[in-house]
Amino acid sequence: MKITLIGSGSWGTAIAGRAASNGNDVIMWSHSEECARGINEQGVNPRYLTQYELPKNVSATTDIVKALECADGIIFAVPSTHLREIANQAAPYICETTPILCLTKGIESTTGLLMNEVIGDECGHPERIAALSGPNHAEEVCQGQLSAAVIAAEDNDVASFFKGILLAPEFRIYLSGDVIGVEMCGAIKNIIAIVCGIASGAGFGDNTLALIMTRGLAEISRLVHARGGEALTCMGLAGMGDLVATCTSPHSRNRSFGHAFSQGTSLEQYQSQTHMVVEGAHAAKSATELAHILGVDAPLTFALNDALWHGQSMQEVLTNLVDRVPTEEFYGIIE
Ligand SMILES: NC(=O)c1ccc[n+]([C@@H]2O[C@H](COP(=O)([O-])OP(=O)(O)OC[C@H]3O[C@@H](n4cnc5c(N)ncnc54)[C@H](O)[C@@H]3O)[C@@H](O)[C@H]2O)c1
Ligand SMILES: O=P(O)(O)OC[C@H](O)CO
Repeated sequence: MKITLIGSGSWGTAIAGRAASNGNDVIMWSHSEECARGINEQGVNPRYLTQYELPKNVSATTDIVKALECADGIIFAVPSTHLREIANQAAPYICETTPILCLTKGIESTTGLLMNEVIGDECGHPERIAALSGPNHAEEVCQGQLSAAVIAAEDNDVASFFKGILLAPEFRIYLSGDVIGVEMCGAIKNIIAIVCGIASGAGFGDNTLALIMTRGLAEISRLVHARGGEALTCMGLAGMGDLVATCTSPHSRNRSFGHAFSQGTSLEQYQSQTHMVVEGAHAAKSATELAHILGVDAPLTFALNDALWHGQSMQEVLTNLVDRVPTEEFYGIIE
């Protein structure tokens, strides 16, 4: 198969390698000449996962038309803030029956659309779009460390197609029909991971981190349920699995950013130092908008949104959170 991978960050690079290791010819589209040249000439992405040698059947280009020529399957792995613009550029060159897989985790601000929905909006035929999510740090997947992911699609044949492209003994892939649940979990867990990073940076202990993760999972479940997903998805790889991996791992950019933020580093400083996306920061804003529209209580999301985007001090945010009176543990999830 010829697989086009749109994006050349850490996750795009690791997944390009995974697909190519299964014998597929992978062409990566990069917005950066430097990345495309490094991949073609050295077989290494010079900016992301720089120690990882890509299989020989991976090439790269900055020409999106060339990248999409004769694609049997297309994978989007660009940051959420660039996804619409890039899907719009790609759309005229994508055949209407070509299956598409979305790796981006986020919610679009102002529209409240999930990432597969943004691609569907631009490229049409949403039934051929799947989403992959789960506890997957690119740094571990590219080393072949045992990992698992879930691929969700309306059409089981589309999910199975991408399972065939990516499956390996060390990369287990489960299927789901709950695209909304899988996408919502992937977006919101990044918010909770930033809050965990802030708490650990501020000196809170393991009990507090467990409290944030558990109440975070309840918050994710309420949002998933209200957006039309299945609360059970929150117990799976995209929910509980990814929440644990992102809230606890030193690989997580969201958690690391939260830690740095608690020490006075701004989002702009962190992103320009690392050249990496902190999806939870953008999701805090878009999920707050969405929660208000859906009428869902999302205190951790609101608190992070206040701290990141409305200049509220960490002390005020914390006081607002602990001033809340604890109520029923599972309100808003099960009717
Ligand atoms: N890194 C992981 O382990 C991982 C795992 C699962 C999902 N994801 C998700 O995958 C998505 C991509 O993340 P990543 O980790 O690959 O990115 P990254 O943080 O490693 O790299 C940033 C990406 O942004 C791209 N970029 C920067 N400016 C751009 C522009 N103007 N136009 C187009 N692209 C631009 C860069 O080329 C690069 O692809 C995110 O939604 C992330 O949440 C990442
Ligand atoms: O490094 P993060 O925090 O963007 O997390 C990466 C993945 O989403 C983990 O599954």
